[in-house]
Amino acid sequence: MSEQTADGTESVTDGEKRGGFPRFRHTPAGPDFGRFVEAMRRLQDLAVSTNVPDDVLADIATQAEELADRLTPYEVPEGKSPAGSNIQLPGRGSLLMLPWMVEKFDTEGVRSTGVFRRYHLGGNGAAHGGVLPLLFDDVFGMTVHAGGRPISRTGYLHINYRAITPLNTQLVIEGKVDRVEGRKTFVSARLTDLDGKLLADGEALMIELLPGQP
Ligand SMILES: CCCCCCCC(=O)SCCNC(=O)CCNC(=O)[C@H](O)C(C)(C)COP(=O)(O)OP(=O)(O)OC[C@H]1O[C@@H](n2cnc3c(N)ncnc32)[C@H](O)[C@@H]1OP(=O)(O)O
Repeated sequence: MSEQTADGTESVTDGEKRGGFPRFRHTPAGPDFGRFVEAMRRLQDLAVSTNVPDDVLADIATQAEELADRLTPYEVPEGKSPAGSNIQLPGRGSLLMLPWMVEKFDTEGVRSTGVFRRYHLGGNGAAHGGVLPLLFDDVFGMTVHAGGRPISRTGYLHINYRAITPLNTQLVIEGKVDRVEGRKTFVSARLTDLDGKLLADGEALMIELLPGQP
């Protein structure tokens, strides 16, 4: 059971297996939202890959501050932005997520494809080790959801780095539910290139939230 609240979310009572999570309404992305996010991603890539002369940078910094000032009046609470819930966009429209596209989402598992970009550089041309857990954790969250399991949080996440993960190369990750034990869903995933070369694999324990757990 749930009831509508004034801010458009639904508060959840103990009968639903969502812990203390409100049930957000989907916020559709408008026609220019995907373009906006991609432009922001380009800026992120350039912010970590340019060496701009001071006089030029002063002007660019002012422009960046002006852009932020233009966006600020439109800030909304969690669940009210199109970022994160628009599965037709790379990274579901969230700048935090890797710009990958979900290609399969069903009870058998989740498959997502995409590239690590310059923004994700670690060292010597390879993806930063810290962005792989982000990709895996997000895929595990979707895998639990696609598998029809209740809303859950990551208890642990283990990644094995099997080979250097290249930038700007189309890759694929596939996640699946391995087994369920009460509140616990054990999931695993493999990250490969398009020739099937294993780059990383991982497993996680996703724990169903109890009523009221945030
Ligand atoms: C849309 C929103 C959700 C999307 C999910 C996206 C994934 C995420 O990134 S979530 C963010 C990262 N994770 C977190 O912040 C979680 C923080 N931790 C917590 O909130 C709590 O520890 C929580 C809710 C997971 C579990 O707490 P609690 O309900 O007290 O569980 P607890 O009773 O200790 O453990 C339940 C079972 O899991 C087991 N368990 C818990 N943690 C671990 C662990 N790290 N390793 C092994 N087993 C564990 C326990 O042993 C127990 O097993 P059993 O039932 O067999 O005795």
